[in-house]
Amino acid sequence: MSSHSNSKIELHKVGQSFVTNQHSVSLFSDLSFSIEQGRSYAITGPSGSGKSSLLMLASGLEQPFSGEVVYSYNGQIQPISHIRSEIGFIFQQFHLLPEFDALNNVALPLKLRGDKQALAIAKEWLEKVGLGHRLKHKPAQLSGGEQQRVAIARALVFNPKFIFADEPTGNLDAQSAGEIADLLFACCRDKGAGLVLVTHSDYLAQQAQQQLRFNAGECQWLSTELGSKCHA
Ligand SMILES: Nc1ncnc2c1ncn2[C@@H]1O[C@H](COP(=O)(O)OP(=O)(O)OP(=O)(O)O)[C@@H](O)[C@H]1O
Repeated sequence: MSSHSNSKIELHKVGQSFVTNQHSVSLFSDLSFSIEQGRSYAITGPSGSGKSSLLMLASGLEQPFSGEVVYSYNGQIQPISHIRSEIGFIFQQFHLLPEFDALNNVALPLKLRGDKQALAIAKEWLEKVGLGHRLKHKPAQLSGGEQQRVAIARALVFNPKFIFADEPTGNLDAQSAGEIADLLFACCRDKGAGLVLVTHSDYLAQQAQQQLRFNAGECQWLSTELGSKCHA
């Protein structure tokens, strides 16, 4: 049992549906599980099945259609918005600031916290993701895979309690993808972050302790003691 297991994000009977002018899309319903600090989770399944949507609501960035998402610490419940600053996000679109170079993009979360060592720590993280030679490049001067690695360094630089990553190795070659996967799982294992990955990569998904797979309109836990049911 993880020493962080008293710190978790809880999803209670969560469902997500979208109603547009023409028709409604129902992605999943009645999904209940906890994301504990220090544990890793992979969300897998076909394109369009709802993986990114689940990530957005589990991280509190979007509201579920039904049910609720809360943060629980030692049994005390708080709104998920209370831990927004403790969550590292890695999006499919990297959302880097175009006017800032790689170093300052990564340093920004630390500067916002008033960390005097921001630039030095950001440099270390850019070296960890293999970009020590690209510190002064702006996003437009970086390749897609390099931008992805800057976004990963920015998400990890402040030792977040939780990391939500949407296809974090999607733009990378096999070797870089392996190195980034090692970094993400090290944050979970060594620093106690809760890690939630959306991925099409079996290699990445199999490294997670638990896998929630969307499959032919249903979703199921593959390696789980959670026993959660979900209806799509
Ligand atoms: N805001 C929205 N309004 C209407 N429909 C939406 C909205 N967001 C997502 N959808 C629909 O929900 C479905 C699931 O989208 P989602 O991005 O969660 O899929 P995914 O499993 O992550 O796919 P991929 O692997 O291609 O990234 C899609 O068909 C999408 O069109």
